[in-house]
Amino acid sequence: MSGDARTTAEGLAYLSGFGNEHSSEAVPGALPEGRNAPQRAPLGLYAEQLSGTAFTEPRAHNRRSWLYRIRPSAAHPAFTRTENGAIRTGPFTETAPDPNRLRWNPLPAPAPGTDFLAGLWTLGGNGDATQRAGMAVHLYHADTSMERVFSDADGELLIVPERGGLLLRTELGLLRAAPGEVALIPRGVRFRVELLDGTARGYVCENYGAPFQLPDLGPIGANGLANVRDFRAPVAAYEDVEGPVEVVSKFCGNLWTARYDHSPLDVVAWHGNHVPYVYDLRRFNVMGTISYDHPDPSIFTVLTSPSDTPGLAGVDFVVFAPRWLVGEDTFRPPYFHRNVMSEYMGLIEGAYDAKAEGFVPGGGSLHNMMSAHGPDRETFDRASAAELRPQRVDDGLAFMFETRWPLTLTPHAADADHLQRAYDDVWRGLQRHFRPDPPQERPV
Ligand SMILES: O=C(O)Cc1cc(O)ccc1O
Ligand SMILES: [Fe+2]
Repeated sequence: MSGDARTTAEGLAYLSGFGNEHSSEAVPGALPEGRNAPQRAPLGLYAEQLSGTAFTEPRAHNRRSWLYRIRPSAAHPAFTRTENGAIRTGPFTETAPDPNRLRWNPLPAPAPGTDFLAGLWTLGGNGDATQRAGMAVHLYHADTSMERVFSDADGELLIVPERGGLLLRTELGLLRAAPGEVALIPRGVRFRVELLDGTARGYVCENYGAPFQLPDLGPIGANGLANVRDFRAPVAAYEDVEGPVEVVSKFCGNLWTARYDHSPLDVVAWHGNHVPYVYDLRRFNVMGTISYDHPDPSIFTVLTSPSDTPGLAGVDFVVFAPRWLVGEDTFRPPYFHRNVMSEYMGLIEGAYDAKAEGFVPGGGSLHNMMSAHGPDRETFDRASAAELRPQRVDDGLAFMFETRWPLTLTPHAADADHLQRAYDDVWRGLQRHFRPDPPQERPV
């Protein structure tokens, strides 16, 4: 399918589709025909399989890729422990899970020389990476391109840039992700993050559980939400570099480093479905009411990591993309609610329709299981009085990582200077409007 590659306006070629079998070769003839592991792979390459699911998982969920590379991944020296920086991993046990509504301002500027990996700052998470269940929420703020190469054995990484474009040099090729786009790096795939705009800031969902997949569409039909063909996978591109390269691996919560004598981004051809993607959130085909009531935000699910219980996600990635609101006799912003699921929300640009102020790009909020939240007072007052004309909501791009388990904070997130300590006040002053009409008779 390398013939399917499209070259986009930004000059990178991509393959189209999510979860399908892609294939690509950077040098003609590098990809074996008709088998995965010929006695001698073409062009003197080594054949290597990288699996993202157990060999025996159902075909519909099975993920693996075959890589044809200059050296096998096995050719490396021992890894030794290195500093974890501000990265933490489930199980999260250092703070008591907090039932309060919490909100943060953006991360402060990084120290000069901070690359994407050093700039990762874990807010919290749930589950246990060694059990391949749960997730972590990280933020990043970096001002320097990575020279080292990173891979995460603990989970896949959904990167949500908020400021600054990223060039992701992965084992399977190059992806560009600007604010408004998201990148998905599968478990174990090595990559390097280069900054296209000097500095970069954003969010990362590290998913320890089943790989993200597109949600079923049920009665919606065969199309809609995130359309399959809008996911872009890279075409093969390799580094033929002999010389020292630092490779960092995250394994069961710790970072380990090794000094390779070559670049491990040396894959000349590949095929499979365990591949990275980039997706433009503005392509999301938003569904909503054309009659009344505010639909539950599950209608905005881009990707879901299913659990063993149907319908109960380890984590859903949800986007609040530009859309029209037309609901009749309807309170149109998000309703007041208490959810069994836990919600971390971030803002990529603009504003979010449930919050008049204080929820800012690069910041985030956490509404853990059963915490009571919804529109702030100003939004409630405004939306209750608004004239219900068709209204376009296009002044912001927000997202949510919604997960089945409450998130426990890291100590540095719980104590952060940029934690908004007066967040509860946004719901202060919600007036009582109860006017029994006609006034209730007092029983005599
Ligand atoms: O703002 C939130 O809390 C997220 C959210 C959005 C929505 O449209 C309905 C419910 C919900 O939790
Ligand atoms: Fe919510």
